Amino acid sequence: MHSKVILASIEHSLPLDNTTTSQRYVGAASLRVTIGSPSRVIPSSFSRIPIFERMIDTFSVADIKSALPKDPGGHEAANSPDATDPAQKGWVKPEGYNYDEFGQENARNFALGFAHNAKSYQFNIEEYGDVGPEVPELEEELFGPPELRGLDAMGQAYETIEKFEVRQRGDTRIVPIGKTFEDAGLHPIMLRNVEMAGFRVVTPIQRFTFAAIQEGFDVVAIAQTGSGKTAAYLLPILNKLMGKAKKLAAPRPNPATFIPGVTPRVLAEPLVVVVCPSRELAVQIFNEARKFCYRTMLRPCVAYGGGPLREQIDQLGKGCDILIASPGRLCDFIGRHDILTLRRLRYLVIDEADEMLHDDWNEELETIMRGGGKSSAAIDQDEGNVRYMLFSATFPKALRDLARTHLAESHVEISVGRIGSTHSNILQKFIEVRPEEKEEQLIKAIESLDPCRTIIFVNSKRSADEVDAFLFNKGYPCASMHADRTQLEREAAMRGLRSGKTPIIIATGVMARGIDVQNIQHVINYDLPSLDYGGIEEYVHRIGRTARMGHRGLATSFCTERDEPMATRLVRLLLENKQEVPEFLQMYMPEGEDLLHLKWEEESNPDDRPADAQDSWGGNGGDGGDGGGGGDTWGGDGGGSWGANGGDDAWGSGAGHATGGDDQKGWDTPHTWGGIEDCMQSMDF
Ligand SMILES: Nc1ncnc2c1ncn2[C@@H]1O[C@H](COP(=O)(O)OP(=O)(O)OP(=O)(O)O)[C@@H](O)[C@H]1O
Repeated sequence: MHSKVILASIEHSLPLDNTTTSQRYVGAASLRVTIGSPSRVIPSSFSRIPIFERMIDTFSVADIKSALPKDPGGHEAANSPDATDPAQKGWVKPEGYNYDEFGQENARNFALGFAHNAKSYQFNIEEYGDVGPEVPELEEELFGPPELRGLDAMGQAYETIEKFEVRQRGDTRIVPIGKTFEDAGLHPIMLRNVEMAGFRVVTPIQRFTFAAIQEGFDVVAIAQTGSGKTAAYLLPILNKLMGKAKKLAAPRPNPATFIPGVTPRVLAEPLVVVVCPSRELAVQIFNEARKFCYRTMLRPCVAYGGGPLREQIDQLGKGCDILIASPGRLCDFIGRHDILTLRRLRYLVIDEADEMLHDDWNEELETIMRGGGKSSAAIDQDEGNVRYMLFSATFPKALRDLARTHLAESHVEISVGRIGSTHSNILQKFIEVRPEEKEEQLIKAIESLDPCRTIIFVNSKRSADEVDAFLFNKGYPCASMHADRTQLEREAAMRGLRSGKTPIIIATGVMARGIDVQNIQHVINYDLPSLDYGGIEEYVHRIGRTARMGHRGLATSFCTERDEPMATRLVRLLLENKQEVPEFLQMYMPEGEDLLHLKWEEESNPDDRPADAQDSWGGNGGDGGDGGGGGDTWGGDGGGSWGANGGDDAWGSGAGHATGGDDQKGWDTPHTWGGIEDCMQSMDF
């Protein structure tokens, strides 16, 4: 029985225990509603937000349609503007989850559904050297059908990513590789894998990290969301290991003669460990690694919480060269000396490094950096053998300083554009709402675009369930994702998003970072992150789920009075990307001369800016960068409420960058936007 409930109607009957909402759904049989006829109370004189209406009129919706299955629920009246039923507007029919199936007690029945069991390449190691033969079936699973490979890999607005200036800090100046993968000196098999993945051009961050990793440096790399950071570490690292796997890797059973349950397991001794803050991200990086390891001897594995321990141990026991892991499960395995050792480790990558360096992860990170050994200084092996890599799109300075304590003195720091910046391919739209108006505005926001993959962010698990139930009962194909969901539910939700079966996901911060799903056209901040919890960095990561790798997308955020502390920073991001500042945020705009001479901090957080504004950054290509220039800062956060004149923003007034100018040193303005109209015209929906 597939079902969800109208949450409003059960609010008073929710049990006061700590069972998850999904469990409550199972028990609340009497409150279930029929999926086929969701009750819907949208006024017929439904008014759209004019800006979106124009967007729909102006842009082709072919891409959006392609996000969804061919037959959107079999409704012929798809996309009818007057329809009030989402299915008539082209959304696929909603399907409820059978929560009984997803219950952990039945999890083993669905074991094959767990991502850690996904097939990796393996071959008879007695018959072949470092490279094995083609396996067409697996090739298709990993890279898709040949005729579709590379289609849509880069969006029409890729030039935006290209135009940011790359800056580096460190004693050694890295000379980037060229723009093609042939310039990267890749092993022929790796090059072939990259081609099959559809990659044609090396992105700016990749150009620098390829060179830095090839030369053997520890690296801190910071670049905008969706700019290819995963491949920026995976490819050069794997390439370095190609040809050396036989020498460096631990012995493992021959896959050709392996008999499950009979062949003894080996101790996993990975050469590479990638740590990242969420299970979904671990799975995603694992899938990327499976592609690049195709036909190589390098065997990737993934370990993350929520999945059956035994199965992950079995996978590790077949041998593991590249381990991608969430921190909790990794520490668990590090503690079990018969399962995992880091003594062969050569590369430790911390993805979303600023998140990982937060206090919440202190203990785990310490254990990981120690590698389970007794010394707190280094991994359980000869010092100097391990190269450390830290990657993120945001990286507050305090955390970068902390990060440096883990790296070799000779490390290089590479940043593309301003640290913590976003890019103009995301159209950012803010709507002032009262809390009680959010549901109505949500429908408007969703319907402002034709059906497309959409992520709706909320700030609590309970809100995620409520919004999920609200939309589902309005007939939208949605699912929710948060920490209380079982792992199978989480993986099913991700699959539903990728396949287009449930193109709307309501999520807490678990999906804010790193998640890469093609064609997410719309991110909605139903709740904005608060300044104290996630802040502007979380906002940048959330909206970065759309407009990836040169595609364009829309980010709609609801602002209530409670979000006022974020206002100054949000306005700053809008201005930086030459986007319209809505009326209700105008009071946070700089005025007069300040507006003419805007200046942005180097750091994602203005409070991080050094008092003297001097540093050792060097611009790419020898122009020396601008180092942040004069001493003006973006100010504190007003302190007033919406509608009052904050008036105390300390906007920069020094010799900074002119709005709309395109010749700033250290800053790059790829387009001269003429305001929101131009921005809309350029969206390639
Ligand atoms: N050179 C390339 N050409 C085409 N596509 C690429 C290239 N490099 C990476 N990609 C693809 O671009 C997408 C975004 O890459 P990735 O997820 O690594 O971004 P990211 O910078 O890590 O983003 P985030 O900051 O959100 O984690 C992925 O689908 C990836 O496979």
